[in-house]
Amino acid sequence: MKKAISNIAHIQPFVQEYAETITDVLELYVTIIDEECIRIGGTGPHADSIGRPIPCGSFFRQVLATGKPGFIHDIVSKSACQNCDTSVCCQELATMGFPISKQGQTVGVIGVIAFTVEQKERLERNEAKFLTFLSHMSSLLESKLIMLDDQWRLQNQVQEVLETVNQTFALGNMLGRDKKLIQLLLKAQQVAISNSTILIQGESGTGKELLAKAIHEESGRKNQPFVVVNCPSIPENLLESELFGYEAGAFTGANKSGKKGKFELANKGTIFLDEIGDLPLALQPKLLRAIQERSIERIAGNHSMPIDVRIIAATNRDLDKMVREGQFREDLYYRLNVIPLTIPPLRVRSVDIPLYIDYFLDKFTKTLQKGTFKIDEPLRRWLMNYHWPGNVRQLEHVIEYLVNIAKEDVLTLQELPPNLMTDEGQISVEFGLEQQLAEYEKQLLRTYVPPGATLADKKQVAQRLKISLATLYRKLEKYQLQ
Ligand SMILES: Nc1ncnc2c1ncn2[C@@H]1O[C@H](COP(=O)(O)OP(=O)(O)OP(=O)(O)O)[C@@H](O)[C@H]1O
Repeated sequence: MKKAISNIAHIQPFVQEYAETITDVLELYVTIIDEECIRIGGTGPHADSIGRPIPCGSFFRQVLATGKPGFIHDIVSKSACQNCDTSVCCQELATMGFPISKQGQTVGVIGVIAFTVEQKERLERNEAKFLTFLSHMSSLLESKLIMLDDQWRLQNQVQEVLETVNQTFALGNMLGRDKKLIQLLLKAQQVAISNSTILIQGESGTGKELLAKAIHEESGRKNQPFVVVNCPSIPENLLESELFGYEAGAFTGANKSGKKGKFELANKGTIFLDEIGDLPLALQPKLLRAIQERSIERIAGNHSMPIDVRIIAATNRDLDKMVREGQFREDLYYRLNVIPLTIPPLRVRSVDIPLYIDYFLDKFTKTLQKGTFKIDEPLRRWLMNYHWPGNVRQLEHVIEYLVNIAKEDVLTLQELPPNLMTDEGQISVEFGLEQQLAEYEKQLLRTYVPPGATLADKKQVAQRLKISLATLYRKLEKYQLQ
């Protein structure tokens, strides 16, 4: 978790703005350093060395160490500069430094520098006024830092609350408890109001369409259409007319009065281009044009129509790699990837599994009008440990299956779909019988003996599996489960 202690480097863009403002007002060049003596902001000759340490022995290091403002009227003759690494080649004629403090501690320095005689004289004439001005600028930077601390503290508190109460966050119908997923949902909520194109990436079944729908519902377009285009499900030769429509008589067999494409149907709303990685290369320039020009042209049409559509694309393929391999146009990729959102797979967010189990149990007991069900401990553990290659969709289907076939009000491992118990994802049919059996045994043991199981737990498991405790230990060792 981020510590609620900010430093000047955290507000670098503001620091640079302040540096430029000071230069505009005082007509002197500026350097702003942080507590590590790194130049965070600068104008004139100092603008090029932002991010680098200031010279050893320099006057601003002394201001930082003492926390007191200072003014060198005549750099050439002043002893304050004698230890500075750049004293021999220094072009500066006079300089003034003012500390930046935060709650009593010096955390940086604002320096103004005269390079010409005119600047030097002005600095001398206005010494008191300029010091007052720098003290105001320094106070403004301090307030900015304190505000940032408060903001972080608040964020941390929200995060802590979420963690301690195991709180569920929902964006539309998309639920999550996992920190990374919640952060993603918060980001999605934040960008929902804009019209920028979004690219959602994630494995199959992670909820990409659900997220796109949730973003649409959160946006100002929520009362307008949400049109889904599943790119691979449309034959390649029909995809263009599906997306962009056609004019009357465009081709034989075409509708006599022409047909609107999905983009036109989505006008004023959102178009969701699912599995965009499957969009044929030949059609990609046309989509690119539609995105760039925000207008489309029907097949056999002779004019372009403006469209007002928010585009959300999704894919479970590695588009970046496809671009490198020449299977996807780079320019289209960048046009789509304006706001990237990547949904983590279910196997890396196990805190979400019990949430979804309960959510889908509730959903299917209601729709199937069955009574309430409990899931016994071994089954719950199995569900928690499984690697869910089909992600949330697969978990949803498993719970639907369990509720359908349940006869008792307690669901057990025995009710799991048989193909899952052999865990196709892990046990390949290519394996020989012995290896398949061994994998199956390992899975069962992993389910029955969770990490941290006590001796008493193991005795119980051994009894239940009708093996001796020694055999149980031997097998746990064999599969490195302890
Ligand atoms: N976070 C979630 N909360 C509740 N339900 C979810 C969540 N994520 C996914 N689901 C459910 O899982 C199923 C699959 O979701 P969805 O179709 O959006 O996934 P997808 O990533 O678009 O899949 P594909 O890549 O195969 O098209 C849906 O029934 C959806 O409601």
